[in-house]
Amino acid sequence: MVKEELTPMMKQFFDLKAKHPDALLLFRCGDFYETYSKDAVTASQVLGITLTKRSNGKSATSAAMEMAGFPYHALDTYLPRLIRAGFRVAICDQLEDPKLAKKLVKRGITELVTPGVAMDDNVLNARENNFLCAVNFGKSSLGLSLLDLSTGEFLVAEGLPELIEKLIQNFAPKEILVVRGMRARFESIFGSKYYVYEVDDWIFTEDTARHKLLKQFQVKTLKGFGIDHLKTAIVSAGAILSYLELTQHTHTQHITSIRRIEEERYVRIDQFTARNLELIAPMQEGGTSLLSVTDRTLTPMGARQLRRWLLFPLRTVKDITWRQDGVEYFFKDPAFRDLCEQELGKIGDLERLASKISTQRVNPRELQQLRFTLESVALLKKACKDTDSTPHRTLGERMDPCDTLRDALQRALRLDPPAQVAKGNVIAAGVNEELDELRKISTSSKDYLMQIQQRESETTQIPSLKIGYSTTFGYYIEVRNTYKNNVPAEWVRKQTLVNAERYITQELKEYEEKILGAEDKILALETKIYSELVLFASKYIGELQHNAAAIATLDCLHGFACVAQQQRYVRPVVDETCELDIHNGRHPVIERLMPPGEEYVANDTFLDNQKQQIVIITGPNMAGKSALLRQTALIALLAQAGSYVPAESARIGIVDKIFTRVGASDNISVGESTFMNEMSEASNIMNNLTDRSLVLFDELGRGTSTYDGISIAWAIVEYLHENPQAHARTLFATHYHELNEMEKHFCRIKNYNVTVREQNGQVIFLRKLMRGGSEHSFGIHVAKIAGMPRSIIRRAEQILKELEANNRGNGGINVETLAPDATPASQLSFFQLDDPVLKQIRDELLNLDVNNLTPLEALNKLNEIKRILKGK
Ligand SMILES: Nc1ncnc2c1ncn2[C@@H]1O[C@H](COP(=O)(O)OP(=O)(O)OP(=O)(O)O)[C@@H](O)[C@H]1O
Repeated sequence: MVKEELTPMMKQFFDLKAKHPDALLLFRCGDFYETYSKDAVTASQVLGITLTKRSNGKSATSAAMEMAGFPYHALDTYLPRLIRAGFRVAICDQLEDPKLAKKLVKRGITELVTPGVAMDDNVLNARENNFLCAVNFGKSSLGLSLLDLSTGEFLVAEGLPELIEKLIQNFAPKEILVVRGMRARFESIFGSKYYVYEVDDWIFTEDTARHKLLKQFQVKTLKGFGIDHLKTAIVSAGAILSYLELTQHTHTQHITSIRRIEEERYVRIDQFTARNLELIAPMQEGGTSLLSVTDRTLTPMGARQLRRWLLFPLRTVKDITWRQDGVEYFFKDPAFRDLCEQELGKIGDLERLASKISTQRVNPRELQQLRFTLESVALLKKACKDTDSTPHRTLGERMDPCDTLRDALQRALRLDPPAQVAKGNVIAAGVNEELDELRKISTSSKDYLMQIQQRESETTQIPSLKIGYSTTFGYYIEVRNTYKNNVPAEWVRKQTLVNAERYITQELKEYEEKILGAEDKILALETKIYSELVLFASKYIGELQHNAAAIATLDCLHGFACVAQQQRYVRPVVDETCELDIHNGRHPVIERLMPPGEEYVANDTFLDNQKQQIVIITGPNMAGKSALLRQTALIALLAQAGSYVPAESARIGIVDKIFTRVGASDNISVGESTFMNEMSEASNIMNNLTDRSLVLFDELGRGTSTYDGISIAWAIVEYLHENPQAHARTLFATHYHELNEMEKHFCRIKNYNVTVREQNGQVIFLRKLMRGGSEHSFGIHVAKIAGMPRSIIRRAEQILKELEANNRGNGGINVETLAPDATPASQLSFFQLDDPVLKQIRDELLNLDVNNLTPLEALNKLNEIKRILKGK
């Protein structure tokens, strides 16, 4: 349709839509948010709202356009659903009071909500961060920045794609910004599973970026943040700030600083390892992650921090000991522990509250919650400072109960305010004289109306006379028909009911104006006082954020203590040695999932880089090799996160990197790890090892033929042993018993096996790690208990016997002996040249010139060959 034909409102709609073509536009119309055209079709599908059609032009013949809408107050319900479904939503509001507008109401986009910049509680998950990310492709490195608008946390990093990939994986941003045209490059490196959004290239320039950052933090240089030299990363950080502006997120007071992600402070865990160890999410739906069994946090900030602690374990003994001391103190002082448990439980999401104050989205109930939170902070601060534990005293020092703010909130707010200011009754009595006065008028109105009612009833002699209120014509007097004749002449009849009439009087009209005027004034005054209160609170954003950080740490330490007590974890010794000495260690997740009556079998593990650098673990299928490997890594990881560990005792010589690789076929369901991948990842490990690394190989090489697999596995183990740069501690689980040979030739390689016992043809899994190699795999037994048909099992046993016999005889496997009717000794090979008949046939065939053979000649040849064979 030609634009001129459109109604003015539709023209307004299309103009706004043109500014945000890729966003779904919610267009405020009176009490509704409407969507039109394609947006309406989408909205009706995603939200399940009714799709209708209306004419959008001036003339009667104008084409009909789809539309679908919902009441404005249902925005909180519908907006999150659109965002979760992956849409960008532009919210268009009325910018003036429609009653006052002379012509078309002025409208404008007030917010562009995208997956990465959502602030709404219904979109956000309290226990997870919601990061917006920007990736800048520099000449020699990549720059990355991450912002959680809902908490104000702002991070940057710069490095090779490998590092950036790991960070993206760990921080799991909801939206990633790249410069226009770079999506394909991004996806070629990081895959296509992320929500990537392309922005104009001016956003990704250094000048713009620096300018934005300096302005945001009101500083002259970025040196104070330690990021001045990270040029590529700075560009990405600036891009994020520009994007906030583009999406109308202009209240960013809570973004007070920016931090470099100090990679070198943390254990390097690549993305494969994080996934394979199921740190945050289980690999299979319905599974259990390390996070879920260690999370006893009581606050949302603590929950978010715990994720970080597990994904980024520490590398320095001092930092780890600090956390361990913090956990240990809870055991020494039960009263302190009880107090923490009680007060932490009362604290809400202080971090996100601070952001809501900054963005002026905080509601009265949340502000009241802030007051109670600050009361808890005051108690916790005092309790922490009174301990003789350094970590807790430090945390206590960092807390600030913001007494003045707390008092102001206590004085200003009613004890149980509504969630919306518009509902009134937010501000307490005694805060503002005018407000108190107006309230008096409003509340005394009932008494006053009663007085009028009584007086009129007496003067008119109408006993059943009643005063009521209706939105259409305000206060009225209702008189039953029986007394109609008593009504004074000056009353004005307004409505006739079946049994009664309703009238208004001059006096009632005047009073109505006074009451309703008072109510409007009350609302305006309450809104004003409330806004001032929010503005006052916004001065404390820095303090609130510090409190949030200290509370998060206290919460995590407390949570670790709870898990330690419930699960019988012990405090590990973490030191600078290169040893790993775990006594009766357990798998933190599997032990929680044991069927009733069964106990997880604890095991010892020892690794160092002098005597026992590489442990080759053999053992039957299902014996528990993988579990042992993973439990070792998880114990080291928990220890360096500052937690206690599931063991009787443990000494962990600091680990700087954890690598795990699982044989290709284990991962085929994930669709990622082909044998090629497995090898390239293994070579990546080989190039990045240090003396402090911990390497776990689970059936490496099994994605190829047995001989290839053994050869590769052997060569890799040999390299790990012989590598002059690094003697990385290694656990190598394998079904290749041939690798047990290595112990004889390499001094730091030791064989272990996870034991089983055979009893009356049954295999009993003992799950104990013992010194020495093992011979069998018992794969057939596993097939049997998995319900494989008996006939297959019997045949497999027969084949196994044959293969083993062959293998023992000449060291090679001759599969021909497995043919069902084969009698190995009498088998003939077609090309056994000492057989004269076959020799003759072979010669006949080789002499044939197939290209010059007619079909008839070919048939004759076949006949001839048949004859030779028959003659035999
Ligand atoms: N120490 C243990 N105590 C009790 N149960 C265990 C123990 N270790 C493993 N299990 C149980 O045995 C199952 C098999 O263990 P795991 O996968 O580690 O065996 P595996 O030797 O690696 O087998 P495969 O060679 O077939 O991969 C686990 O899922 C777990 O339930």
